[in-house]
Order: sequence, then structure tokens, then C-alpha cells
Amino acid sequence: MGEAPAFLVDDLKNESLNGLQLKNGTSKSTTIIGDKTYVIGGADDGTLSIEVQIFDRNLGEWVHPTVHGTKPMSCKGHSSVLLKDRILILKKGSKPDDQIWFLEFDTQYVRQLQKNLGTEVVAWSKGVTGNAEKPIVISGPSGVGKGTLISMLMKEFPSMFGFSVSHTTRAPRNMEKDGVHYHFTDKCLMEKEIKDGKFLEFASVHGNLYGTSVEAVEVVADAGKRCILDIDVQGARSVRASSLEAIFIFICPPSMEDLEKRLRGRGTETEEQVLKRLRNAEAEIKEGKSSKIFDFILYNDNLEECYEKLKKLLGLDGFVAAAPKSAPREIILPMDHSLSKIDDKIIINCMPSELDKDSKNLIMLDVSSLKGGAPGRTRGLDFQAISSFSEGLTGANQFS
Ligand SMILES: Nc1nc2c(ncn2[C@@H]2O[C@H](COP(=O)(O)OP(=O)(O)O)[C@@H](O)[C@H]2O)c(=O)[nH]1
Ligand SMILES: Nc1ncnc2c1ncn2[C@@H]1O[C@H](COP(=O)(O)OP(=O)(O)O)[C@@H](O)[C@H]1O
Repeated sequence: MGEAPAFLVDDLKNESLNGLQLKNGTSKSTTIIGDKTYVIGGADDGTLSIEVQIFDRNLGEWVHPTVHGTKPMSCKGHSSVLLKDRILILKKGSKPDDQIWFLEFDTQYVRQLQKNLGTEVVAWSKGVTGNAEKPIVISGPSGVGKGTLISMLMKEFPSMFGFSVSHTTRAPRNMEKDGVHYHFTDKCLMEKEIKDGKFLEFASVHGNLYGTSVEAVEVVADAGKRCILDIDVQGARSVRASSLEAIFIFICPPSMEDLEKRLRGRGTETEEQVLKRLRNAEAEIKEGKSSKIFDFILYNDNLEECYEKLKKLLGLDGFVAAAPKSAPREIILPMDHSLSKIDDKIIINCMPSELDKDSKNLIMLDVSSLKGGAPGRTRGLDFQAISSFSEGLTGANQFS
């Protein structure tokens, strides 16, 4: 059984903190971690901003710079709760249909970035469990058929899968559209955005920079879809080492001759680029087969057969494409609520409304899956409606 509520703050009680510069009309909450006090303030003054100021109690001064949210979001009313090394901020609804939003603010991550120059290190996540299935990472050498297989999957299951649109510094091919196949960008800008913490992973591949932004994955998750990432082996390794749980699939060619034929047949690269990709392919295949990164290795010899195997390992064989997709679950967080944290569970106690005084409204949020790393991990958090605190702790009841 868990400890008593470990830490819970709502509303800044110590207004005497020196130098507190949050705008008028903001609501504030504080969380203390070690020798730092994190003051979270949100304004509803048209700027829809949230800021986090950090007060170093040892030094007796504010740590600069102030941290701002990456997405403009009203945060006039909020509660915050400490979770390991991050603060989870729950935005209170101001409209009846407001949903719960989380703001993850990873203190380790902030500290790390502050040493460099990043300031925008908080990310909002909608309180939707969505499609709880893991994202799919697909890797393999250039020309093996990754794009072809992904297109087939997206075409057959358009409402189930969403493609994570990567950033790249390489030039667009003839048929490629900006924002659809890639976000085409330049090296300086992408390097700055990497420093600012906007990327989940990035790598230099065939002489260009490629990366998956936090936002690219969020867009897919917001649509309640399962995310597919087409990234190279280095990127797969980074994702594997991160807290993003995914299924890792490596696609192999039947032979180097076939790979070369496909790459040349596609006709999108110059001779020099083809040779570079073929040279890199050998190392990628060796790494893909021997490293422990990948859960599955698929040989793309006959395309249709490979596609069927891909569907099978994703549990899609025999799936009727027309079957209704279950809607993402969402919960509504009313203005009046309180938070308790017990072990890895947060219990949100929503006060009954005037009209419905007898209703019990407890929501249990399981945050055990939250690990360290960049913000943006609250996606897919599981929540359940429960009727009592003890039920939440035994986990006996399922959300219905
Ligand atoms: N690490 C990483 N690799 C990526 C990303 N996007 C694409 N790639 C990889 O970059 C490599 C080159 O991609 P591309 O230029 O589109 O050529 P293609 O593999 O021949 O289709 C492929 O191995 C992709 O999987 C990304 O966001 N991160
Ligand atoms: N199993 C296969 N047999 C023959 N050609 C294939 C097969 N799979 C893909 N191709 C072709 O190979 C080329 C490269 O495929 P593509 O999907 O662009 O590879 P990748 O995204 O891995 O670079 C394309 O012209 C595609 O039509």
C-alpha cells in the first residue's frame, strides 16, 4: 500500500519569494525539488502563456532564464504535482467541455538544457490515452522498400496509422511535398532546433541531417493514431535508449544485387548518391541484424509476402479494414478538483457539482510508465474512473 500523499501543491502560499515577476492575473503553484523551488505561473491575458521560474534556495536567487511553454496554452487555473524528476501540471478546465491537459516539466532536462541555451522545454500533452498501442519504428537500407511498405499500411488502415514526418536537410525529390514526406529545412535552423530540445532523435545519414521532432510524434498521437517512424539505425538506437516504448522492425533486402536494382530503378538519386547509399547499406544491414535494437527482421523479397508478414507481426492479419476504430478516451477536468499522489498513482478528486451532489468522481492516473527524458511522455498515460481511493490503489476496477 502506498505512502500518504507525498507532495501536493496548489496555489502559491509563499508570496514573499524575492523577485517573483509573474504577470498580474496569473495563477501560481510551487513545487520544491531538492534546493530548488519551481514556481509555475499561467496567465489568461491573451498571451496564453505559462512560465516556470526556478528559485535556488541555496543561492537565494532566481535561476535564469525563465522557462516558457512550447505551445501557447492558457493555464490560468492549474494544479501541479511532483513525479520523480518532473512536474506534472494539470490545467483546470474553464469550459464545461475542457479536457485534462498535462504539462510535463522535466527538471533534469531543464537543467541540462539551461547549460546550453534552451529555454523552451515544456510540452503540453492532451489527456487522451488514444490508441495505446506502441509506435512502430521501421529501419533498413536505402531502397529496401520501407517507404513502399509504410504507404501500403497507411493506405489500407488510414485511420489507424499516422506517419511521423521527419525533418531533413536533404533536397526534396521530384514528387516529395514539404510537410508530407519530410519537413525540408536547412542545417543551421535544424541544429538550433536540436539544441533547443525540439527533437526526440536525430542523425547524420548519407551526408544529411535527419530527425524526428517531438511535435511530429505529438501530431500523430493527437489524432489518436499509432505512429510510424521511418528512421535509420542510429535513430532507432536513440529511440531504443529513450523512454519512448516502440516496436522496432528492420527491413532487409534479399541480396545486395536486388537492393542496387531497386535503388537504381527508383531513379531518384545521382550516381554518386547511389554509390554512397550502397556503401552505407552494408554497415546498416550488419548493424540491423547483429545489434539488439530490433524486435523483428523482415526480408523484403516478394513485396506482397513481406507486407503480409508485417501485418501479421502488427496483429493486423484478418483485420477487417472497415471495422470501427475505437474513439480515443478523453477525460474532463473540472475547475474544482484536488490531487493526491500515492506511489505511481495520481488520484484526481473532482468535486461533485451543485446539481449532482451525490456523484463520486475520482480519476486515477497511472504514471508508472513515465521515465526520464525529454518532455512529451504523458501521452498514453492510463487513467481509470474509480469509486474510492482504496480501489485506485489495488487497481481492481477497469475504466468503462
Ligand atoms: N535518424 C533518422 N533517420 C531518418 C529520419 N527520417 C528518415 N531517416 C532515414 O534516413 C535515411 C535516408 O532517407 P531518404 O533520404 O528519405 O532515403 P531513402 O531511405 O532512400 O528513402 C533512411 O534510412 C531513413 O530511414 C529521421 O527522422 N531520423
Ligand atoms: N519487394 C520488392 N520487390 C521489388 N521492388 C520493390 C520491392 N519493394 C520495394 N520495391 C521498389 O524499390 C524501390 C525502393 O523502395 P522504397 O520504398 O522507396 O525504399 P526505401 O523507402 O526503403 O528507400 C521502389 O521503386 C519500390 O517500388
